[in-house]
Amino acid sequence: MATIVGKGYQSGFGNEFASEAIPGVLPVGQNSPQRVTHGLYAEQLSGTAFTAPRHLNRRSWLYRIRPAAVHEPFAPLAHERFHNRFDEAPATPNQLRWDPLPLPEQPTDFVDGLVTIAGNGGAAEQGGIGIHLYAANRSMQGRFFYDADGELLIVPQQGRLQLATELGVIELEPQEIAVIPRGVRFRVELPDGTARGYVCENFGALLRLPELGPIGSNGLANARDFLTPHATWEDVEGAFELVTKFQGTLWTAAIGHSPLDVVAWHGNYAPYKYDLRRFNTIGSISVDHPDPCIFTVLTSASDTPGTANVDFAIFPPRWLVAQHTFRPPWFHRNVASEFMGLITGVYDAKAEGFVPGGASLHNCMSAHGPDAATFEKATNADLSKADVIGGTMAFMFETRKVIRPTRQALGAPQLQRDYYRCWQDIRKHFAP
Ligand SMILES: O=C(O)Cc1cc(O)ccc1O
Ligand SMILES: [Fe+2]
Repeated sequence: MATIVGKGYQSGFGNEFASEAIPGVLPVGQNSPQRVTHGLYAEQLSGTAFTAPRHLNRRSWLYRIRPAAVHEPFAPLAHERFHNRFDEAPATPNQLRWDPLPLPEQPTDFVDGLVTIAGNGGAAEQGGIGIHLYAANRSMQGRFFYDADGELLIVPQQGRLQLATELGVIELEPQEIAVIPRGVRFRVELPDGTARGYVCENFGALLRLPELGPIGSNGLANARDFLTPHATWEDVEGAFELVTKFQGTLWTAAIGHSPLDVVAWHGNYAPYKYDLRRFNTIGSISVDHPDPCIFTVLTSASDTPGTANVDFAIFPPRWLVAQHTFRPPWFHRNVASEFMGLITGVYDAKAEGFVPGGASLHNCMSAHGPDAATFEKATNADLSKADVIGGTMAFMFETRKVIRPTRQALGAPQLQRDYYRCWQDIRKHFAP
């Protein structure tokens, strides 16, 4: 019996990867031989339509101890806090902000610890996102999970995660992100005993790197910095549980073995991780600052060109050198809706109140921007010196559809009911 351990990574975004934990398992010149070596089963896992254009087409071939079909029937699994019910409370135009979730007191694994805070669309319409927070204090034991509704973009804020997936092991720490493709089975272990973070469940087109346009052939998140694990397997039998999220709710099935039993695989549909500290941040060296799409790490396209289902953008450490310029984020109202989180440090538009592990939501056309203290400071700053924004990492899930907070998010004690006050001290300076 082998137990799963990380075997390192292959680099590149969306490559045709190939990985064998036992040399010679991958068939040559075909995918489905009459008999696979070592008595393994061949199985295809597709993440796009068979007929998707070649440059968007994603699928992998898995060579495994048992086919994924070997499990008992699913039955509904109650989980009141993790769902896709985005219509149970009115979508509000108010500016919203939350304090971090406390770590749990009862034993809580990653799946137990997911709390849905907001979202739009859903799996049935194949568009939109679910936004979830997690706070957990134990590894998943005898339990495996896959999400049939979307891929999972995991943004740890506190505590490392070990993501033991069918296709290999990803070790993840805060300031790194991982994407688990729709359907891939995995177990989350907590090397630090506790963990907290954010999850974007993407019901739309698969996340990919944004176009670079006039930026050129390098910059932002570079393809070579994305890491996909090597194959590694475990051959373990027992009374285990396979949990899936299917059309918005959870289901559970008995399974008599670990589904993390893939000995070799090849293809371009696989989990990956990326270290946000490797982002090549681009900004203004003259006046003003560009729209925040300049900070896009990954994007999920919609059917409207240039209008993403979701953009994942970050606000990493950077120099601010623009002259004649109000350097922090400006006041604005956007057609898109913005959910933000903070991994570490301070966000440059908010002097206080937006803390690591917290979250904010500014919906379509809801006015926001720097708070009063930030405005005063930046309008009086000495622009002959460059400012360095260090030791911080904020992020945004920006969507074309309004982000609808859940009832539990609006009723949570963490909701800052006085958030609007951060703009009430903004003074009138008008002097005609
Ligand atoms: O709201 C925010 O803080 C994010 C943001 C930053 C920025 O510099 C410009 C627009 C924008 O939405
Ligand atoms: Fe904004």
